[in-house]
Amino acid sequence: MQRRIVVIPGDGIGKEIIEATLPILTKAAKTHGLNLGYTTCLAGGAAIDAYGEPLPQATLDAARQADAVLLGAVGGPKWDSVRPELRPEKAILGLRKELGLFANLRPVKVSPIIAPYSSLKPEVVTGVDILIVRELTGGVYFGQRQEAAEVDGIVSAWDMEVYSQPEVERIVKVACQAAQGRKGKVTSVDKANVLATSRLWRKTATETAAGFPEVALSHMYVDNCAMQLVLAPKSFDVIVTSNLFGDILTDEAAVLTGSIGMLPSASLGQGTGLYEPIHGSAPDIAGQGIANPVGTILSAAMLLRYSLGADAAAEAIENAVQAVLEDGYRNADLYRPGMTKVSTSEMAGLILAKL
Ligand SMILES: NC(=O)C1=CN([C@@H]2O[C@H](COP(=O)(O)OP(=O)(O)OC[C@H]3O[C@@H](n4cnc5c(N)ncnc54)[C@H](O)[C@@H]3O)[C@@H](O)[C@H]2O)C=CC1
Ligand SMILES: CC(C)CC(=O)C(=O)O
Ligand SMILES: [Mg+2]
Repeated sequence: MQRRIVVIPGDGIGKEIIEATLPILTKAAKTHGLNLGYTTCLAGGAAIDAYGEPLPQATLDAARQADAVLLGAVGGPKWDSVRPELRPEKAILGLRKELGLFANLRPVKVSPIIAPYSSLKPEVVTGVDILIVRELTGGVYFGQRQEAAEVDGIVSAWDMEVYSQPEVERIVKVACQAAQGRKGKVTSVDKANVLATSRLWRKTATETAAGFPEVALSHMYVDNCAMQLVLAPKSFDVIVTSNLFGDILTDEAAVLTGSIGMLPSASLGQGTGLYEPIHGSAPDIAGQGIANPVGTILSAAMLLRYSLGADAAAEAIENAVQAVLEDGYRNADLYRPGMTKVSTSEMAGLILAKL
């Protein structure tokens, strides 16, 4: 039986990193007895250019019917001046909401091989293994908003943060379940000293985690978490947090690995899962063949694990990535003298050869 994968390259480096990843996904799947069929769809700026809208119905329909979606990234300065409701980023928010992808898993692992590339000391980052569980379909990204408007001579704008108890409960459950297969520690991150949504979050997290007696739940304010992530990253196991805080903290956590190009993600809900690197479309390096494809390649591994149940194929990709890094090959973002600098496609070719 063929498994259908919808592929959305998107904008900027999206096309390069997806092109680099597909042969690896195909080979890993095939070696483990899976036959994948790809349907390429437009979303983001590319869809605005072609159809005048960031998330065409055809893309959404294809995604709904697929076994999984693999996405590059969307957005870029070319579309910065379009109306807010037509921005490329609306495509990604729309896909997450429409597919019900409320749980965004962002693993952050630092092996001794990549530890020297972090801006932090190797002893601080070596062995870091954090799973950041970000709520993905609620909070301020999906609340009502008012664009800048003048009232009584003063221009203001606002964005509303809303969380319901069931929304918090289900994401904290995901975090607790994940912690059961790990070190059993969940840190719930909020701003409960200021925000009403965070006070509901904290109370609900405490009640939900009580159903997981083997999991140790602690709470941390987001400002302190931002600091602890760079001071003592090894003190974390699973972090669970809101959409906005999770977005910001995962970019910060990427620094532990040396580059945001290294981090993958899985967005899960009841239906089709969506897999994408955590970074954006990197317009500053697009078209140069220098983007790091590892975050996308590891996202493909997560696709195999979570949507296709092919754990061995996922591990094969993860081991191949590790082996190529051990051989001293680096993209420009992680390059240091003494290593071998390779392009996006060369890195992918090396990983493919290791499979
Ligand atoms: N999921 C998505 O599609 C996302 C889209 N965006 C969009 O992407 C566009 C650019 O946003 P930025 O804030 O610049 O964030 P970005 O993540 O695209 O880039 C931030 C920095 O990281 C570097 N970088 C990112 N990915 C890299 C890779 N694979 N290899 C090497 N270096 C890499 C970039 O060159 C840049 O210096 C915006 O339009 C933004 O809205 C941003 C985040 C997520
Ligand atoms: C582009 C945004 C909608 C999302 C984002 O930055 C992210 O998911 O990491
Ligand atoms: Mg982000």
